[in-house]
Amino acid sequence: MSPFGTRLHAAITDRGPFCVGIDPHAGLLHEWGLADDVAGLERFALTVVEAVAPYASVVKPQSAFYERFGSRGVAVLERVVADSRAAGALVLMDVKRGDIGSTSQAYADAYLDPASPLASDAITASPFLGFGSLDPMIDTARTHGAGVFVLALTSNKEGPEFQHARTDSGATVAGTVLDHLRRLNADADPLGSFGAVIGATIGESDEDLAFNGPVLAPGYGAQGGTTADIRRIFGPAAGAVLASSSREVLRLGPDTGAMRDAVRRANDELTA
Ligand SMILES: O=C(O)c1cc(=O)[nH]c(=O)n1[C@@H]1O[C@H](COP(=O)(O)O)[C@@H](O)[C@H]1O
Repeated sequence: MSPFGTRLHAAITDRGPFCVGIDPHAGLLHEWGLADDVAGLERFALTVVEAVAPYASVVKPQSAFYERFGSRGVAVLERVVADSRAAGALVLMDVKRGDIGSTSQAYADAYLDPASPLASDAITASPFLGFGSLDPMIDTARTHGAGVFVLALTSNKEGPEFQHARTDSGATVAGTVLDHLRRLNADADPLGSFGAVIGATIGESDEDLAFNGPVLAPGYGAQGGTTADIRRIFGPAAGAVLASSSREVLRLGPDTGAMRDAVRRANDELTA
């Protein structure tokens, strides 16, 4: 398998940089006229996949919305992964995992090894246990042509308390994450496989956001982030930025045409 960064670069060129979050909130199931149970979850998630996976470069299911139904919910997540990939979308599994190295390897095996039922193209990871604790995920991703997106400057208002704090070197925590990613992506062409999560809502940033890797920019849409914000925050790097939105698209369902059109509109706007 070619490296994730190479595959992502091709997918963005082909389909555009808009990422659809497949987050089956209880409230959305209700709005769609579905029960908040496994049958409702399955109908919701597979309808979204049918609508958007043939058009979006990347889909991002948030695992928690499936885990809340236990093993049968996780079985639905497995289908979301398989059906999305079959429709040509890359799957970024949003699990925000992070643990000591030995457990980190188990997370890598669960999500990044093609032998796993939940094998995805990439995952989200949390660096709170130290960037080095993610090494097993990074190494496993390299082995299998997968990617890892590490939380750096998240879209939520609580993020700066930790992410803007300074380490012993004087750099911020977010800047330290970006430095590690710059090192990991140094030799990649056209794009590295190790990304940062940087919200579309962060406003101004003094950090150097160029690290030769992709950016996942959640907060686009329902949390208030706009295309203008993406351009302002990322400037020339904006080509490798996946603007990600969940509720703003999902609210349009169960009308598959409306969801599909929203993906096309967002891609047109982001690439204009
Ligand atoms: O990693 C993420 O995807 C993520 C990081 C972040 O900083 N902010 C953030 O909202 N997210 C996720 O992005 C999605 C945002 O959903 P909407 O606000 O409905 O577009 C959810 O799945 C969040 O868990």
